[in-house]
Amino acid sequence: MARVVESDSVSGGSDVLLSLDSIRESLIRQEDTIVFTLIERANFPLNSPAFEESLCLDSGNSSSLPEFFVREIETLQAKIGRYEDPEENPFFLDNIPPSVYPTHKYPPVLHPKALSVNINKRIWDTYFKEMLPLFVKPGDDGKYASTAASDLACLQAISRRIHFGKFVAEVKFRDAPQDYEPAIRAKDTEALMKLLTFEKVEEMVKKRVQKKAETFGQEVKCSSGEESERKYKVDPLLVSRIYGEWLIPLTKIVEVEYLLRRLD
Ligand SMILES: C=C(O[C@@H]1C=C(C(=O)O)C=C[C@H]1O)C(=O)O
Repeated sequence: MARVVESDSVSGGSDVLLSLDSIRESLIRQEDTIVFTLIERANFPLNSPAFEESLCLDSGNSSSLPEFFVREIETLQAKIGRYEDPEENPFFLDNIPPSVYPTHKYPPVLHPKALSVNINKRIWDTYFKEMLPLFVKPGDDGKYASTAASDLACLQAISRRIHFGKFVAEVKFRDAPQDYEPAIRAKDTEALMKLLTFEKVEEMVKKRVQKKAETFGQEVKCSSGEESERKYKVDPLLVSRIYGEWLIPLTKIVEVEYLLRRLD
């Protein structure tokens, strides 16, 4: 019988069993979400006026459409407790109201300083300036509202993955405090980067996301005899490149940032 993986969360259950294997399983499950959100975003062209032009949208404040949209959605999501979850990190920290809904009590898995590790500003700039122009077609179809909803899905999935580095770092630290503590005390980021890096795992991640993009993004044909050149909704090599150039390096930056605060 097929095994159904129910959740990609590692911090929600009452009995949190944190291991590098469970964290990696979660990152593998998150790949599905990321690949699907990129495929969905590729339905629309770049639509750059939406994020390049700022308008007076919000009681005198000027912002781009995605900024306005993400701010508003984050406010709403915060009110039902999204950011009580240590796996979620807002893009607009100044904007986060407390939850009005009785929220789940997340067991404290991470060091309290984890809250101060947030690289979403960098993720935002990288997404709009570097990643997006790579995997969507140039052009403007005017569907800015749907495009902004698609950008939000990509940004949240990518941000969650990258900030998962906090959990990865916590497990690696607990597994070998004797190796990490001297480097943390010496604030030796290079040594920390070396300790936490597993090149073989990274190579596997890049190969696997390429395969997922081939599988999820292929044109599906029903009748036989239609074997022609395979077409993909997003170039699978680009998905692998997005992981190799941005998602993995930024995850490792989060890991280092978290570790530097781990003994505070
Ligand atoms: C996430 C991990 O840490 C590092 C980052 C990786 C990634 O972002 O996929 C993979 C391997 C490590 O170099 C891990 O060890 O699983």
